[in-house]
Amino acid sequence: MDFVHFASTLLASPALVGVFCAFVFAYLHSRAAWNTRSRGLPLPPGPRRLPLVGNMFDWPKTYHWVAFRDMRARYGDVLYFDIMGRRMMILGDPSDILELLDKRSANSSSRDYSSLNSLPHPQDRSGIQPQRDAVRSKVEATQAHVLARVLPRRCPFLHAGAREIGTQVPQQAAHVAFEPTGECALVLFDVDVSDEGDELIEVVEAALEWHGDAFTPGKYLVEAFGILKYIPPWVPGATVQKLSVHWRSTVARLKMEIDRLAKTDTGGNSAVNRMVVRTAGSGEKFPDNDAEEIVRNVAAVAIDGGSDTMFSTVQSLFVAMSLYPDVQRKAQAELDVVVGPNRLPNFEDRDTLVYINALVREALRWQNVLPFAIPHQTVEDDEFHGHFIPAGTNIFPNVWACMHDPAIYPDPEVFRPERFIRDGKLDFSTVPDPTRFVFGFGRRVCPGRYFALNGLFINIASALHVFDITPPVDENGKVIKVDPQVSSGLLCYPEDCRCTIKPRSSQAESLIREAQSLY
Ligand code: HEM
Repeated sequence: MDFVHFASTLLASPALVGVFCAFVFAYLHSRAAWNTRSRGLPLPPGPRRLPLVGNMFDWPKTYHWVAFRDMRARYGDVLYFDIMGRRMMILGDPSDILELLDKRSANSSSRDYSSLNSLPHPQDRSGIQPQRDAVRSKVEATQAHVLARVLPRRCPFLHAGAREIGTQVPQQAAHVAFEPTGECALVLFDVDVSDEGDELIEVVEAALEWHGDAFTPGKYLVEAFGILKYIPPWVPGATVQKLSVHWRSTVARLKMEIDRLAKTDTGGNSAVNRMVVRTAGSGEKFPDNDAEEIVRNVAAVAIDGGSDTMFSTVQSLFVAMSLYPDVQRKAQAELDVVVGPNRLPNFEDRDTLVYINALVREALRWQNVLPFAIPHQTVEDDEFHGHFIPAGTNIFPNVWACMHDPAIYPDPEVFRPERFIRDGKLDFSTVPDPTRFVFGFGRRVCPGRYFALNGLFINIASALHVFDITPPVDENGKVIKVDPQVSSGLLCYPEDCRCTIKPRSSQAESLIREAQSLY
């Protein structure tokens, strides 16, 4: 059918003319509305978009942070993708990240509330809730305050190490193996979940899996066509609906587990009270009627956000120690002088242990647990470097690219705590403190960051004080070469954290055994 024939057929039917005009009007109206909103500014640069699916085929499948870093050479520091209507902006430059996510935090602190995220009722999960009131609620503020003050009383690595090593002191531990969620519960509640089965461990793992899926754009069609979420799970091919049943029960079970844990009564002195008393640091009961709610929130936040992040970092540190023996020797030399052979390190040693503090920073920089933090979402239209940023754009700060930029951190792949030390002191005047980036930004900054820094300090200092960490060996005693590679995903873990762990001396062995009875 040629155009003249098509036009005469169309004009012959008033209904078709009406539909056609409606389409043209809707198109022109949306173009005009877009031009008014964007004030004629272009979107940031990025690969060319296809109709409907947009950049679905351009989105990297794995190790996104490396792929996006490499794309900077072609498109510049700010990249834009549209995946089936989900808008994504990737920032690779530290000052851009701080400008948009810190300074403009009022507009950039929401979370993606796509059809996928809404499936398991995320209103129960603070980490991915969209932006609420400008000021965080009382409970949330208290939660951050409590987490900032709580010092981990236990040292899970020592505890796990002592459990394994204390009994028969094996020559070699195959890898750094223990259960992060369980250890986290032990630190916070004094409840040994391994005594009660691993319900909590299982639900936390399932919840983390869902986090990974929810932030992988383009994985499920439901993101583009929200209406698909109403398809019943029994329809063949309705994968995401089946998964959503599982996610929903996971979220409900996690809540129940945390409630149970927070209410566990251990010998007349309930875990709730002990935690409140301990975190308030006063020996008095929390004077607030909301105490139980606060503790439950802190518990949920800590178990959900804290277990894997901290332990992935410590595992990376073990890998680094086996690969960089000189660094380990320097750390141990400092511990020998400051702490001495007759006791374990404590928080009073913290200011004096400069090298250990630098080592914690370097562990956080070297391998990033959350290479993109957790993506933020904008609430209102914005303009950035002459580009239009529509409301609802998901911002991915490429934290990994910043932490591995050779112009900022020379030889970024090398584990070198000295980069943060000058004249015997921690010094961030020439290289930025990684904690400014790895814990996220603006109103979404990690509420557990002080807890995490305390926990990392005491675990790393204690482990290095009593253990020698060397590369793993095979059954013939030949050294196995470990590649310091991390997994790909929202949360990253070292892929191979095998190493050989031995007590440093007979005195160290006694300290390990003492720690076992202490913790
Ligand atoms: C090495 C340790 C840790 C690292 C690297 C880390 C990093 C992060 C990052 C990058 C974010 C996202 C921030 C953003 O969106 O801008 C985050 C959020 C969060 N973190 Fe951590 N974190 C760690 C430990 C912890 C601990 C120990 C807890 C709790 C005890 C915790 C609780 C949370 C929570 C609840 C959120 C969500 C905050 C929100 O969306 O409002 N994290 N963390």
